[in-house]
Amino acid sequence: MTQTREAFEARLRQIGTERYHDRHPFHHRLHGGDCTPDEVRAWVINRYQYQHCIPLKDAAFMSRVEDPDLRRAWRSRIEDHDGTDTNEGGIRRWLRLADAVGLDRDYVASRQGVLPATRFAVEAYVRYVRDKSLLEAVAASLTELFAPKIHAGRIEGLLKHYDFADDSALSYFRNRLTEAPKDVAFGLDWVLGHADTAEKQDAAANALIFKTEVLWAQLDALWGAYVEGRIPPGAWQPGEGLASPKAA
Ligand SMILES: O=C(O)c1cc(C(=O)O)c2c(n1)C(=O)C(=O)c1cc(C(=O)O)[nH]c1-2
Repeated sequence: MTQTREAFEARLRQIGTERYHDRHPFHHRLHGGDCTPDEVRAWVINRYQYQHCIPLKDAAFMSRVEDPDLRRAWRSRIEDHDGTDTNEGGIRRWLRLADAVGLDRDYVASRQGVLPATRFAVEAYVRYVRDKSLLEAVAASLTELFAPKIHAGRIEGLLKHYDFADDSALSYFRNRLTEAPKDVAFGLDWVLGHADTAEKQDAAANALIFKTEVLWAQLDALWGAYVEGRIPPGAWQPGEGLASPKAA
């Protein structure tokens, strides 16, 4: 049976409560100050793969949208990450974080050493958005409903526990605090308006679940490799990719 708008929204939010990656032990370790410097570096390197692919995902989405009003609403997402003449953009802000933790930003941007599971998970998200319905593609982005809370907690936890953390290093997250809510308000309204049958509601809910799995899988990979020490062949090894002292 088709759910009311309110009940369907509650169902989507419940998925976040149960499955969002704020519950992952790696995040607890990171935000609680328990990560070693190399674990933080591994997170910065691997998460860059996500940053790299988000604009590809949004461009793939826009290439399929025939409604100019929807493209107009969506295109700021690409600018938020890639930047404009007046906005540095999220990708460069992420590289400031790379600098702060002592990594060579060219190494990070090269995406050499990214864990295989991270690569596969992030590529699966780009493909999903390319191949599934527009409704599923927009619904998959709704994990951002839950992101401001984790970004705020991360800013607080990193500032409290790590010497590298300062306003410049964490500027990526501070910017997302204002960028994400506008995107997600639009995306949520769009999904609630377009998921007007039980089948579409199920498809949208499953898209959101899929996306929580994309996020969770990346942190599982990080934990296995760098907390438990099973680094896959070819992945970043501590000591690699460091900035020269002058640049650090
Ligand atoms: O740090 C995080 O936990 C987190 C999560 C997510 C997310 O939920 O997908 C995004 C971001 N950050 C983020 O910074 C971001 O720009 C972003 C874009 C998207 C998306 O699906 O389009 N998710 C996320």
